[in-house]
Amino acid sequence: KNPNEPPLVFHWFPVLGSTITYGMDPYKFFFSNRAKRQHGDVFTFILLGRKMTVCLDTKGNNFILNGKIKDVNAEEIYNPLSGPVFGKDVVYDCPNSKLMEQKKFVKFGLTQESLRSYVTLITAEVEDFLKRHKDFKGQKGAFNVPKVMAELTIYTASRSLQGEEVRNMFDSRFAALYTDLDMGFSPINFMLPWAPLPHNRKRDVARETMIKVYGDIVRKRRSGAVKKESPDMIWHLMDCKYKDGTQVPDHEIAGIMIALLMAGQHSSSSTIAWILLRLATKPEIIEELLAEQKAILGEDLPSLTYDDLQRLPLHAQVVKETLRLHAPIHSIMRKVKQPLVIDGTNYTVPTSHTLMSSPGVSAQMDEHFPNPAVWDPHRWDAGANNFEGAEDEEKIDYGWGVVSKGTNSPYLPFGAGRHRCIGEQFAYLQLQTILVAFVREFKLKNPGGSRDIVGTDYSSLFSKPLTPGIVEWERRG
Ligand code: HEM
Ligand SMILES: N#Cc1ccc(COc2ccc(/C=C/c3ccc(C(F)(F)[C@](O)(Cn4cnnn4)c4ccc(F)cc4F)nc3)cc2)cc1
Repeated sequence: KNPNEPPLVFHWFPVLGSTITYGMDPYKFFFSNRAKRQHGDVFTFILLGRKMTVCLDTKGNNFILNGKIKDVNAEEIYNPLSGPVFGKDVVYDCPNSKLMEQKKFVKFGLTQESLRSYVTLITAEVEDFLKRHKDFKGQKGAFNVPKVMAELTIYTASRSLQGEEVRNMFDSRFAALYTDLDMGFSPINFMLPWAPLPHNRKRDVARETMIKVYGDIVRKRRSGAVKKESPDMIWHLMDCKYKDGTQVPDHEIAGIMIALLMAGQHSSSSTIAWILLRLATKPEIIEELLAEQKAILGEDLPSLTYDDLQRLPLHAQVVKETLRLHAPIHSIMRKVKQPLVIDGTNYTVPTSHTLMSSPGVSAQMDEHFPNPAVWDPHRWDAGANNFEGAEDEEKIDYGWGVVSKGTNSPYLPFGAGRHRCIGEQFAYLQLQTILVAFVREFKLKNPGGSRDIVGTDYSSLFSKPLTPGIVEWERRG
């Protein structure tokens, strides 16, 4: 063992290594290993034959997420998984400089005007969904939160970001295509992407079909046959040009839209499900949210606007606290491009290792958050002695807008650095709009008034609540 390499987590079998213990519960694995004296915040473990070097807590987050492009690389790790799902020449199937331009297009497509329209469109979708859905007939009942939220999220995201044509297709063929494509988005494909398994055939057929569908939408709109009803991302991408002056080709518009669909769907449906499941354990907070709406928007609860969302602090804190305990992405990975000395240690990580960051660990450390396991949106109350993110944080622009480097932040559910999320604003808008509508319509509680929360399913790429997660609802008078 090279003395300069981080300590290796003990394991019985080569290749399999720590895969099962990590895969079953990554956080439990990280916390138990960092507690070992000989480990600390930097250690290596075997994941399906790969050496994963983990760097935890704020220094670890900063070291990996703000790593220099010459030292760490995302696309080499992610593309075998995301390429066959998103399609050619987009996101990780292109040089990082091109991804930075694609992120700029999307970020700049989320204008105030489009975000305003999204609040109205999403509210309409939620109200229509609650009128039509079989689980919400009558005065009271129960529903399986993860399953129902997955349906609701896809309708609200497609109607706003994707646009009317895509939304209408989800009532028919698109749902099956999405399911087939989604099967390609699984950890098996991370480790063995080339496997000619039947689910990969269905993924490829679904991807090619969806790329054609998006191509038809773009061509029809270009021909002038379709009027611009609402400012969706497809219209915006049709007008974008790369730095070298070239337009975004149709297949790249399709690939970016598929990437946004997958990103948004998995992250938002998991998060809104956790929000409702957590609220059902503390129904008193639902009543506080209703009181906040009445106090700030008016007793008669007028239709929600984008400006209203900025004035509902407790709603934002419910989302923020849920993401602290339930970040959809529990592990972020980077390829090591040249031997790297880890900040604050005398360890050198060789290029045969993959770096792994888990910002969720620092978000659950009692050094940063008192009683970390308690879901308490009030811990973020203005002035409460908690981490608010130092205002004077270093800022940086990778070509798609100024972001804080998040250098010392223990709370990074959206990542940091050049690969940081650009969907945060849309995600908050979608989550808060759905939350506002549910709070107005229903009282929620766990069966039998239990204060327990379901476990987490870490088996797919995004951590999400185990299903079923049943919650009882009662329509407000
Ligand atoms: C609660 C919601 C969300 C969470 C917690 C989340 C989290 C993240 C994280 C942790 C990263 C960094 C990944 C890495 O460093 O490897 C990321 C990147 C990204 N996310 Fe999100 N995301 C969310 C919603 C969205 C939505 C709605 C979209 C699109 C509309 C989106 C699009 C992206 C994109 C384009 C990147 C950049 C990837 C890169 O530069 O490599 N995300 N997100
Ligand atoms: N036995 C066993 C056994 C072993 C191991 C395991 C589990 O092991 C692991 C290890 C690592 C990971 C990493 C998660 C990961 C990373 C990248 C992405 C992404 F790229 F896809 C994304 O960031 C997603 N995203 C961004 N914002 N919202 N979504 C994205 C970016 C841009 C884009 F445009 C669209 C996107 F959607 N997605 C997910 C997950 C599970 C289970 C079982």
